[in-house]
Amino acid sequence: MKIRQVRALTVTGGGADYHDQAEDHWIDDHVATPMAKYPEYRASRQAFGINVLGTLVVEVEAEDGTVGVGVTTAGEPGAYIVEKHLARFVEGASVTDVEKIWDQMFNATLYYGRKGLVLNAISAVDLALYDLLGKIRQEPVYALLGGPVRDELQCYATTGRPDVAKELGFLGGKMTLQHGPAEGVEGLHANIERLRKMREQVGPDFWLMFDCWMALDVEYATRLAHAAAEYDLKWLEEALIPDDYWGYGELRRRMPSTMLMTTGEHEHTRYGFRLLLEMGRPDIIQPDVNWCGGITELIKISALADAHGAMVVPHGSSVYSYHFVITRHNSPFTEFLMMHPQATEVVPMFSPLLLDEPVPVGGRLRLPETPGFGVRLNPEVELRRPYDHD
Ligand SMILES: C[C@H](O)[C@H](O)[C@@H](O)[C@@H](O)C(=O)O
Ligand SMILES: [Mg+2]
Repeated sequence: MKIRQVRALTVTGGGADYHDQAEDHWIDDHVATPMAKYPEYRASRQAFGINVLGTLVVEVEAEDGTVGVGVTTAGEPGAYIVEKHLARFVEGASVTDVEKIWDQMFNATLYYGRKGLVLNAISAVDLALYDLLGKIRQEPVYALLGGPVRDELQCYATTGRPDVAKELGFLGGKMTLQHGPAEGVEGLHANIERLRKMREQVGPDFWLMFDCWMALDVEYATRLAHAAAEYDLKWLEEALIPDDYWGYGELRRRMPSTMLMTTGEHEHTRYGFRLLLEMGRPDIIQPDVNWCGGITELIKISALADAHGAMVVPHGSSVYSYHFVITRHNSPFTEFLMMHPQATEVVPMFSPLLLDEPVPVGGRLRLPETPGFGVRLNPEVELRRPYDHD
């Protein structure tokens, strides 16, 4: 069966651009970032524009009217790339041409792509193709990927309230790091004090992690990691900017050997992850399937990580991650991003964009047998199609 049409649609206010939240959300509450050296951009990531892109929804429609859906963070510029450039490789192709379409999209955009926005757009198309193939074959995506290797997923929570995450049954709670190098030794002490208090609240054994969102340098991250070891920090995440593969290698050498070094949510393709795995030597890589190149590329990234002895625990991405994680031995648990503004309740990550999005209960998540990724676009969310193509 052939693909008849590709459509690129946009929307703001949550969804795949999950940082696009209203004020007073824990996810935007004084988070350390590489922009925090500028005081005016320190208190809020929205101040420097973390939510300017919005969500991109890609629909691919087969000749029989079946529609596959993929999403990413890319908004209007992503819609332009899909409609004006990528659509030509998809329309008229067979619904099973997933690998060939990926190769054409990647190679045709090399001269301005390779990473970032272009790979986000490619990811959304690839996810829509997997969703379509699953729907046409009447199989969930995890079945297309070789089938589950376990019955359910175990989740850790990314949250402003690890104490609540513990009560809700999650494996652990990953907190934002609030202060970076620009806030000096006082900020460093404040970070450790927050961890100390949280450890006191949750007791021993419950995992606690720091997500540094690219904000640190090797010196600061080393000091933080050694100080945090006293409170049994399980992992230090994304301490450095993604391009500092050398820095990650140095940090791994300097960090306590019992603490895991994790990173990769802003890395793209098997080529980026090759550099990261060989030079940075992270214990866990965290590709985001909505950004890294979709399922087609995640399969390759995951195999590479396996050969390097690294675990793959994808970043966010809800169902698009879950269908992959459940099929891999080297992905023993998964992330759940708490999108409730106070992180006190479990709500679907991409709400309100998708319907039927499964959520963890008691920290565990079962995937239904619904074909494709098992989610539907919410008809109440108004999508815009900013561009069209002939
Ligand atoms: C909570 C973090 O600062 C980010 O907002 C989140 O996207 C991320 O880095 C994560 O690992 O979930
Ligand atoms: Mg992170």
